[in-house]
Amino acid sequence: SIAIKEDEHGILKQCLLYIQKNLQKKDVNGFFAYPVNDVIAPGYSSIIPHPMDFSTMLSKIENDEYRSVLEYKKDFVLMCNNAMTYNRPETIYYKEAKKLLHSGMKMLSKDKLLNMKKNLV
Ligand SMILES: COc1ccc(C(=O)NC2CCC2)cc1-c1cc(C(C)=O)n2cccnc12
Repeated sequence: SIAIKEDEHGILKQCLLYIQKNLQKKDVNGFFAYPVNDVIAPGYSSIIPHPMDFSTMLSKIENDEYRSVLEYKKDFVLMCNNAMTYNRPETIYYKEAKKLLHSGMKMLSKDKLLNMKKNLV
């Protein structure tokens, strides 16, 4: 069986909270702060099978539901892709999602993560 790397000091949690804080700064209008509901977005729950938003990601961080930055990154990409699936390209939501995804990929890039790791050990 593979050894599950111990993270007794919650290093991963620290990293994810730092990453989320910086990503969420980009969401100035709060469009990604809370779950989208069918009232503001008609038919949303039948079009988007796996909704995701920053508040859900924060509780997953707090509850140690992410085993790696990669798992967190997947939820971040899901959140952005949902917005680019439900909303038409000319909408503010699509445009914000595209911008957010782009800056998120930069922040979650290999060299940025290696840098963070270097500063931690
Ligand atoms: C938590 O989600 C939201 C919170 C607030 C707002 C909002 O303030 N919208 C006003 C700007 C023009 C109406 C929009 C949204 C929102 C996000 C989204 C996403 C992310 O798809 N959305 C799609 C259709 C309609 N509204 C939204």
